[in-house]
Amino acid sequence: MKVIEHLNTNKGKTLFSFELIPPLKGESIQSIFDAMNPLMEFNPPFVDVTYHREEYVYKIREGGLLERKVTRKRPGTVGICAAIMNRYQVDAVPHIICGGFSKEETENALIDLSFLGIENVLALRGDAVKSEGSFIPEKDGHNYAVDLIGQIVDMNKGDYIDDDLPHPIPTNFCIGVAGYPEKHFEAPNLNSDMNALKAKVDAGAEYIVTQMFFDNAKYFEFVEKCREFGINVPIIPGLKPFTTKKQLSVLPRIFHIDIPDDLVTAVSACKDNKAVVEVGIEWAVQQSKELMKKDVPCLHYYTMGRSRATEKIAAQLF
Ligand SMILES: NC(=O)C1=CN([C@@H]2O[C@H](COP(=O)(O)OP(=O)(O)OC[C@H]3O[C@@H](n4cnc5c(N)ncnc54)[C@H](O)[C@@H]3O)[C@@H](O)[C@H]2O)C=CC1
Ligand SMILES: Nc1nc(=O)c2c([nH]1)NC[C@@H]1CN(c3ccc(C(=O)N[C@@H](CCC(=O)O)C(=O)O)cc3)CN21
Repeated sequence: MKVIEHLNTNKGKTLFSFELIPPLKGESIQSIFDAMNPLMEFNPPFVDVTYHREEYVYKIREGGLLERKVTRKRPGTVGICAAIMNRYQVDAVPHIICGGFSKEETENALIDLSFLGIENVLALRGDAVKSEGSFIPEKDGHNYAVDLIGQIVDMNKGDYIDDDLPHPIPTNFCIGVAGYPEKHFEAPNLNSDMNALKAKVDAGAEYIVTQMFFDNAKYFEFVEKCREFGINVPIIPGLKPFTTKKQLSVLPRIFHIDIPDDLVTAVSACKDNKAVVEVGIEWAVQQSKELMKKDVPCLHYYTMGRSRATEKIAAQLF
C-alpha cells in the first residue's frame, strides 16, 4: 500500500514509522531484523530504508603510492526492502537518490522495485560524496530531486527513457520528498528553499518528511510557511532521539540544525551517555506528545538501526 493511502485512511490518528540504515558490507540481514523486531509491536505501516552512495577510500600501495578505490560501505537498500516486506506486514520505502546514478541506472532500479511490489519511494538528491565538498551529479544523472521526481512520474505514465519499448507498463509509485524546517544548508534563503519544495510537490510528490528538529516551533512555522506557499500535502515530522554527548556537535555539523538551549543544558549536565539516552527519550516524548496534540499525520523516527531509545519512546505514545 502507498504511504499516502496509509496517511489518508488513518485520519485523526497519528501513525508511527521509522527509518533504517543498511548494515555495513559483510553484515547480515539479521541485524535489520534485530533492529526492527522491538518496534513492530507499535504497528508501523511503513519503514524507510536509506540509500548510501559510493565513497572513496585511499589504500597505500608498495612504494607509498596512494590508490583511490571506489567502494560502497552500505549496499543493500533494495534487497532489505524486499526482505522486510516479505517478513513483516509493512510497506518498505526505499530512498532513491540522484547522486551516483545515470538516468538509465535510475530507470533500472525503479524497474527492480516495481517488480518486487514496492510502491513507495522517497526521492532525494542525496548528499555529496564524503570526500568531495559539494554535490556533483552523475554524467547523465539528475541534478536535483525535482528532476528525479519527473522521471518517476514519467514511468508512472508508462513513459520510460528507453524509447524502444513496445508496450511499457506504467509503474505505480507514491513519491515522498524531504523538507527542511531549518532550511537546506545550500539554499540561499528560506524562501528559495520553499520554492524548491513547492516545485517537488508540483512535480508529483505526495507527502513531505522533515529533516530532524528538536524545537517543535520550527516545525509549526515550517508547516505554516508551506501552506502559505500553496504546499498542501501531508508533512510528516522526523525526530531523532538524542543518545550521545557527541551529537551536540555532530548533528548540527551534519544536518545543519539548531539544538535548543534547554536540551544543550540537559545533555551537557549528563555524567555519561546512559544519562544522555534518558534525556533524549524524555525530550522526544515531550516533542511527540505536543505534535500528536496538533494531529500530525505520522511521527517518523530516525532510529538508524539503534532501536532501544525509539522503543522506549513509542511505548509511551503508541
Ligand atoms: N540518503 C538518504 O537516505 C537521505 C538523504 N537526505 C539528504 O537531503 C539532502 C538534499 O536532498 P533533497 O532535499 O532531496 O534535495 P533537493 O534537490 O530537494 O534540494 C537540494 C538543494 O538544492 C536546492 N534546489 C532544489 N531545486 C533547485 C533548483 N531547481 N535550482 C536551484 N536550487 C535548487 C534546494 O533548495 C536545496 O538547497 C541531501 O543532503 C540528502 O542526502 C535526506 C533524507 C534521507
Ligand atoms: N543530509 C542528510 N543526509 C541524510 O542521509 C539524512 C538526512 N540529512 N536527514 C534525514 C535522514 C536521517 N539520516 C541519518 C543518517 C545517519 C544518522 C547517524 O548515524 N547519526 C550518527 C552520527 C553520524 C556520524 O557521526 O557520522 C549519530 O550519532 O546520530 C542519523 C540520521 C539519514 N537522512
